[in-house]
Amino acid sequence: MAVYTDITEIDLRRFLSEYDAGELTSYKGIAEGVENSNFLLHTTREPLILTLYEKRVDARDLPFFLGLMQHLARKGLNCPLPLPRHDGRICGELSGRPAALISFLEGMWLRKPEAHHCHEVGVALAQLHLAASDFEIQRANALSVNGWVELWAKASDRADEVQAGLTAEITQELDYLVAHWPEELPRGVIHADLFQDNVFFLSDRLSGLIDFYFACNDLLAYDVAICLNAWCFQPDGAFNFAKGAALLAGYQSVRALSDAEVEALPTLCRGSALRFFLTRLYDWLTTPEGALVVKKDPLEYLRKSRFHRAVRFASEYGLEKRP
Ligand SMILES: Nc1ncnc2c1ncn2[C@@H]1O[C@H](COP(=O)(O)OP(=O)(O)OP(=O)(O)O)[C@@H](O)[C@H]1O
Ligand SMILES: N[C@@H](CCO)C(=O)O
Repeated sequence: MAVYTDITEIDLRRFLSEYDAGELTSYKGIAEGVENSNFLLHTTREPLILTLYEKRVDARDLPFFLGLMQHLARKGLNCPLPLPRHDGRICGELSGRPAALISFLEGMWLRKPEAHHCHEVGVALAQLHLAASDFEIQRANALSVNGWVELWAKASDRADEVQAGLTAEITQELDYLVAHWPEELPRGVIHADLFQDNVFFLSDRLSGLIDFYFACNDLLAYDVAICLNAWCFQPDGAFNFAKGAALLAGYQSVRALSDAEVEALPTLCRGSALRFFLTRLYDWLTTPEGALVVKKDPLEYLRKSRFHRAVRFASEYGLEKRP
C-alpha cells in the first residue's frame, strides 16, 4: 500500500487549521498508488484527499502540478481542485513532507475496460491537451530519453537478475531510441501517466482524471503512446486492436494527429514501454523486502516493448484514416 509517511491526528488537525476545510471527523490511509502517500479525510464539509509528496516528486514542481489541476478544472475538465490555505498558498507541510489537500472525485477506476471506455479515454486525453495549451508554467519531462539513460545506468548491472539477457536487450533498445527519438513533433502539456487507476468512471461514463504528478511538457503524441500501452493490451499480453482503434478514434475526434505524429507512433510506443519498464525495474531492484507497497511487474512492459519493436505502421494499432 502507498502510505510511506505516517501522520498523527494532532499534526493533521494543525495542518487543517491552515485551511477553510471544516472540522476533521475521520481519516484513513489509501492503499492504492505507488508514488505518494494518500489519505481520505472526512470533515464537517466535503470529503478531501490529502497527499504527502514522496521521493519522486520534487517540491519545486508542485506549483506546476497543482496549478495545472486548477487550470484544467477552471476549463471544465473534471480533475481534483487543490484547496488554498488561508495564506493563499496551495501547498503546506505535514510530517516533514510537502503536502496538499485536493477535492475528492466520485467514481471508480476500471479493472476490465472495454473498447468504448478506451474511446472515452482518447477523447479526455485530447481535451486535456487542448485545455492545457495555454497553461503558462513549464516543466521538462525528467523521464524522457535522458532520464531513461540515467535510470538504466543505475539498474543495468542487476537487470539479468530479473531475466537472463535483459542487459544486452535493453541496452540495444535504449541505443535505438536515443538515435531515433522524434524531437520535432507538436509539444504541450501531457499527463504522462494516464493509466487505468488514474481515470474514474461513474455509471460506465468517464467522470474524472487524477494523479497529475508526472505531468510535464513533452510530445503530445507520446501521451497517446502511453495510453495505448496502458489501456490496449489484454492480461495475456496480446495487443487489443479494437481498443487501440477506439482510443485513437476518440483522440482524433477532438485533436487530429499530424502525419509526422502518425509516422512516429511505433517509436513513441517503444519509448513509452521502455520508460515504464525502467521505472518498474528500478523499483523492483531497490524497494526493500517488506515495504508496504505493491511492486509493479517490469516484465509486463518488456513484453509490450517487444511487441512494438515488430510494429511498422500506426495502422497496426488501429489508426484509421484521419478525419
Ligand atoms: N481526488 C481524488 N478523489 C478520489 N480519490 C482519489 C483522489 N486522488 C487520489 N485518490 C485515491 O488515491 C489513490 C492513489 O492516488 P494516486 O494515483 O494519485 O497515487 P499515486 O501514489 O501517485 O499513484 P500512482 O501509482 O498511480 O502514481 C487512487 O487510486 C484513488 O483511489
Ligand atoms: N503507472 C505507473 C506507476 C506510477 O507511475 C506504472 O504502472 O508503472
